[in-house]
Amino acid sequence: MESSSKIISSLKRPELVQTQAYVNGNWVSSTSGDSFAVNNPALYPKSEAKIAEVTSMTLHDFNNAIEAAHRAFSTFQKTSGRYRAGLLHDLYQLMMENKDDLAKLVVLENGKPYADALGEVTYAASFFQWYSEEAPRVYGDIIPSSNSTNRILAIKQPIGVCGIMTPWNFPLAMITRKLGAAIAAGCTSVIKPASETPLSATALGYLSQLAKIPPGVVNILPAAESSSVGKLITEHPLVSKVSFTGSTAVGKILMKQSASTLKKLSMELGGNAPLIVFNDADIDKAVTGAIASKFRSSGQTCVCANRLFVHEDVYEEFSNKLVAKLEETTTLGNGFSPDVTHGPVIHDRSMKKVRQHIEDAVSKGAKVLYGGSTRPDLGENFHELTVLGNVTTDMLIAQEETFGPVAPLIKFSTDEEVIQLANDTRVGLAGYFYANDVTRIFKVAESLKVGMIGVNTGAISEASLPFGGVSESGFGREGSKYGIDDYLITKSVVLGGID
Ligand SMILES: NC(=O)c1ccc[n+]([C@@H]2O[C@H](COP(=O)([O-])OP(=O)(O)OC[C@H]3O[C@@H](n4cnc5c(N)ncnc54)[C@H](O)[C@@H]3O)[C@@H](O)[C@H]2O)c1
Ligand SMILES: O=CCCC(=O)O
Repeated sequence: MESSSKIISSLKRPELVQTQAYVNGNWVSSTSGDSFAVNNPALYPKSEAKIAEVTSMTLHDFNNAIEAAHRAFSTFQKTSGRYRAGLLHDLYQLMMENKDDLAKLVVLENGKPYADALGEVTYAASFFQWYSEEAPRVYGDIIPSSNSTNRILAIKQPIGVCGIMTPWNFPLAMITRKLGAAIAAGCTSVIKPASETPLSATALGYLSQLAKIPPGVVNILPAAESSSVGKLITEHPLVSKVSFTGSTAVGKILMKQSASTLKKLSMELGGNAPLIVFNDADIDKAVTGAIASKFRSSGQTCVCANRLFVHEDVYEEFSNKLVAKLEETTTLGNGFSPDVTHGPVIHDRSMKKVRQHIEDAVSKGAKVLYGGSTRPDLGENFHELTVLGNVTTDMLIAQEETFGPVAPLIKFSTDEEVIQLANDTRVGLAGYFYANDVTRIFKVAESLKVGMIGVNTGAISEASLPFGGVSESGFGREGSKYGIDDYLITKSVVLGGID
């Protein structure tokens, strides 16, 4: 397999690889001179794994960026929606023109297969396209007053400087879903990407420069360390909104910190999605959907099915077909190999959790139906796609998000039982079920305590979907016509004396 540097040198537009931060329209290095290594998880810890050394911005640098974003806001907030639509449209086009290079960067940093990375580029770009269409359509209201001489206007205005913090599993899309809405609304942003995947983020900075986004509107600052940056952003008086995607544990810390300045918050946090196969389901479709949902990005998406509940009447058929299809259609390996369908997990912490969940389940009576082992022959971060049978709810894997390639199968008998089991978690992001009876479809969809449901599909994500969770999966919606609201405030204007 080619080294990371060889792949970088094969890019059609090498300028996409930026190892500095993008602040106020300039490429700058950390004032401390510090930097950190970005590694390809498929090759790690081999020396060929190193992709680049990226600048590690300090709190002082973040402070400067926030001040620049604040200055830029004073003019950007007054621009028209139509003008911002043009900027977003250009960004969309630039992403699509450079999709092959961007996909290579995503494979390098994240490890997902090239086809999936290309899919991510298109998905990420679609948020710029979507918000280019929303930007000119931010409507207010004229509200009848109870006083006949008054008129009430409700106008929508951009909230201000946004602090955006994102994870590594969708290094482009988790940024564009927020940034697209922020630009459409007329906000400016300071973005701290995950330290595992800063190059995809700085590539977006480069494209925003090409798109002539005014200086200070988009600021992208890689940093090796997250918690002090998170604290600075959440407590900074010039930041009006914080949007975070990541774990529930970190979301809670950021929310607490934000209390001191009462920021408007969007929290896209962890999930523990149930996928239910009822006895009237089309089993072949359920198998396809389960693989699409559970094993997307090797199980590392927040909307991945985490618990597969299968009705006892179809359990045997479903589990046999699932194993057969995985055997037939999946290949684990380096994301640049054309036949590879699934890549590594991101790092050793993820691997530890995967192993812990499998070992705990097996020690309590679960049976490995497929996979089950690490693949050191492929690399330190590779784990076989795995199916566990006879899983029960006392096992860790049924209680916590694995965020890795393990599908636990849990048998159930009645609709009431499975709804209770599916809802027995403190998080509620996505849920899926396969059924054909219309009454059941309505009842189950209305009973699951989640923000998003796939009925007879394992793939729900797209720009037009209101994306977000309930309970400890967070709040706020991204994408869709609702996503822009998170970046707007409603101001009421009462016109009096209209006699
Ligand atoms: N709901 C969603 O849309 C969504 C999307 C992707 C991932 N996730 C969730 O994220 C988790 C997996 O990602 P992870 O393990 O990298 O999550 P994580 O919360 O540990 O990290 C996410 C990001 O936050 C940063 N971070 C960590 N501690 C921080 C702090 N104190 N202040 C500020 N930033 C901090 C990290 O460096 C990273 O960039 C899973 O729980 C998954 O469900 C949710
Ligand atoms: O991992 C979280 C986001 C995944 C998606 O947008 O489908």
